[in-house]
Amino acid sequence: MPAAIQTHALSKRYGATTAVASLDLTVEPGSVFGLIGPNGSGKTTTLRMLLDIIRPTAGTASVLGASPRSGGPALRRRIGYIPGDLRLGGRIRGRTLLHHLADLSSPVPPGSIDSLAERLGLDLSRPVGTLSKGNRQKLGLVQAFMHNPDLLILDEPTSGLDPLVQREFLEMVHEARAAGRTVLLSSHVLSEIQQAADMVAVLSQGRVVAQGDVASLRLNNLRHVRAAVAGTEPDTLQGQLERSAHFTGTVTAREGNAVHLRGTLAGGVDPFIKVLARYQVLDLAVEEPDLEESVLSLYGRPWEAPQTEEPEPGT
Ligand SMILES: Nc1ncnc2c1ncn2[C@@H]1O[C@H](COP(=O)(O)OP(=O)(O)OP(=O)(O)O)[C@@H](O)[C@H]1O
Repeated sequence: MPAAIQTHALSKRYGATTAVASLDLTVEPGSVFGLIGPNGSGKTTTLRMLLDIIRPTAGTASVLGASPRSGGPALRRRIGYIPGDLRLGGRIRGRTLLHHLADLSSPVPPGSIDSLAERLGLDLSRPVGTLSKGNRQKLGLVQAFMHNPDLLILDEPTSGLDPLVQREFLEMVHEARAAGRTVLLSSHVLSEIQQAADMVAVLSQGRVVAQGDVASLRLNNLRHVRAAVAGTEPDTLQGQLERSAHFTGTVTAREGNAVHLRGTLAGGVDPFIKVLARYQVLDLAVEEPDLEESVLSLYGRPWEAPQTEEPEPGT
């Protein structure tokens, strides 16, 4: 089966700024593909080129077997899109707006709009201009999913959503995948990509710095930890954690008999928990690092500022 999305050397320059540099992506049909990277790494630019909202400076893209440029409305109807900078306003009610949009998309199954709105907890009777940012985002998600498109292109889809709604969104993505649809999702939130995606490309400065399946990228191994235990000495605990749990950080004695630790685990949490379990655990917090730190720990280089080059004629 041909790829749902295929790009070859896809590039976009804005004057001296290279937003996307020679991107080769293959998104298999029926998969969830995550595009992750820090602000300014080229995620939005890539998605916009796939939708022909902007045109590449160089390279080619194929979306559902067609060129975004020549695919026209027939291609567009097979895609559900939520932009990263969703702007909705005015006095029109949510339900009316969605029905107008449904006239432009592929047929929307009866009840689809209401059932999506109910799942996300969105009140369709409110004027769009009075909705909060999170509720406008929900409206954007309903319009992206309502016609069961073959391809969903979702730019930072959970921005502004509370955790319960984020979970519902992930469920919607899983269901779309189970129904054979393809999802391309951008995010700077690592955990979201890890939960949703089969394959991931990590972008930095418009270039792919890592690509593969989520498990093999091992982006989830780093953890920040804080804990307090009783029944040991700082030096003893520090030694045990460093030897057994890939711990880097500090262990100090504080008030009473509590020993406090704060640091980073480079492996899984299991050896760490097993060391702590030898003592009375008074407090424990395990946190995921941000994307930047995870990728830095893996690839040993920091995210850098967007690259600037001499402008080329015609860019
Ligand atoms: N219209 C534009 N004119 C000039 N530069 C632009 C334009 N759009 C994007 N850029 C630049 O291209 C680079 C990539 O931006 P892009 O919005 O694609 O990144 P992103 O990964 O989506 O970031 P974010 O998460 O902040 O949305 C950035 O350096 C940005 O400043």
